[in-house]
Amino acid sequence: MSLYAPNPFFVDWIRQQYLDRITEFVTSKDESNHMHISLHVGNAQMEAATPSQPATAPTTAPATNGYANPFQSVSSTSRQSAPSSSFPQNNLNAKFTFGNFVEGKSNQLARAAAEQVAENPGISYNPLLIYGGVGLGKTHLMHSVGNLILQDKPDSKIVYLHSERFMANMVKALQSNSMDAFKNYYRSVDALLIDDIQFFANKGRTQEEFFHTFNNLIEKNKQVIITCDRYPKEIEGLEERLKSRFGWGLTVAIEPPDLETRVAILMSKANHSNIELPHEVAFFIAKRIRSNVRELEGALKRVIANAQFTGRAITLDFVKDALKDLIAAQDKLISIDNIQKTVATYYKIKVSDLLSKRRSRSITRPRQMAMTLAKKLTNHSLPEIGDAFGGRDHTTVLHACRKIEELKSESVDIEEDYSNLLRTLST
Ligand SMILES: Nc1ncnc2c1ncn2[C@@H]1O[C@H](COP(=O)(O)OP(=O)(O)OP(=O)(O)O)[C@@H](O)[C@H]1O
Repeated sequence: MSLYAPNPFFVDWIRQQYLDRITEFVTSKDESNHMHISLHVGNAQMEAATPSQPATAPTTAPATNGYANPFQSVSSTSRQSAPSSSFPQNNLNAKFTFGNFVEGKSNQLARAAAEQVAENPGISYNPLLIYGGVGLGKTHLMHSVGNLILQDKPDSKIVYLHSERFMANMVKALQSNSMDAFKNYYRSVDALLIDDIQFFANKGRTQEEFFHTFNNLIEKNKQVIITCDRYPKEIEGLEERLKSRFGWGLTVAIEPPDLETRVAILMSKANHSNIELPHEVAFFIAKRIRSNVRELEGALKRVIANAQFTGRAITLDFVKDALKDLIAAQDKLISIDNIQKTVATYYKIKVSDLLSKRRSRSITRPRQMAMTLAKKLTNHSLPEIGDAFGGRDHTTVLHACRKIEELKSESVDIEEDYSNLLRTLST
């Protein structure tokens, strides 16, 4: 049996995603006969009449209510009247919702903005840009928006994709002369959710294409949501015109969660897995695993798996043992040493300057910043931190922490330095 699709994308896509299922389905109708199905570019009637004519839309193409993705990276509703109910596949992860996103100081703004966008897509903030280090919930929030829009308006065409996928699809389209289909597809959506935009850096052609898609969607009041692992203006190799357009809507940061939020996330995840997690255990894990939520989740999964495997109760001692290598790795990662090196590199000074007695502003500020970060990110006491900074007194460390706190609220530069360093050290 021959099936026809309008272009090589469809052929590839159907071969990879559906051919087995189609074969199985057709064979199940006539079990005596294993049907061989071949896929071609073209159209059945045309093929029969004049095989050499250019392909047009096939009569046998899947019914897709107009937005099947020939580029294999779609997200949209699954409400299809197509041969297969999962046509096209839905890239929105239904598990990522606002309901299971734990709110804390570090993500409050991003979450509120995302909720606003989900309630008024294309109207409130367009584009919405969420940035922050890895594993902090950007993708989760993005999917939550998509899922909520779909819940309210199931017919909406939502496309979620990673920016590398956008690029790969564009390259495929270029290779097979299908740029029109590519453009039409991405410009026909109600919301485009595009993850990790930093991957566009130095990809001129992709940026060009995205630029036009972006403009087209924004002009039509279609929602665009973008995530990025850093403040977009910091991305080298990203065109200025894109950077400036990203700022048209709202740009919000997600910071690493504070201790209380980490505990709340653990409790919530454990609760969803029907696991009773003693509070002191959640507190212990949250205190030791600080880098990001993905790591936190990983640690909890490991604890749960170990407990189920060994049949032991989740006590503090059990968890200390189950996570000992992870904790050792974390401790190594955020050592005072590491903080000093990172801060020195950031401010382009030497580590020895941080430890020295020099008191010029260009050294004092970075030193205070490094002390503050050491207090925040390690378990060391004030005297231990003072010691590590050339044998200073604990009151100096305390003063440094207060000073930076004060400066952060007065100076955007200091606030930005602090956030940048925190992000670098926490990821
Ligand atoms: N506030 C939160 N509440 C509940 N779960 C969270 C929260 N933040 C992150 N997570 C979970 O942590 C994991 C990582 O989150 P996510 O993939 O959204 O991170 P990300 O910021 O997009 O990272 P990356 O930059 O690596 O793509 C996911 O399983 C997500 O559900």
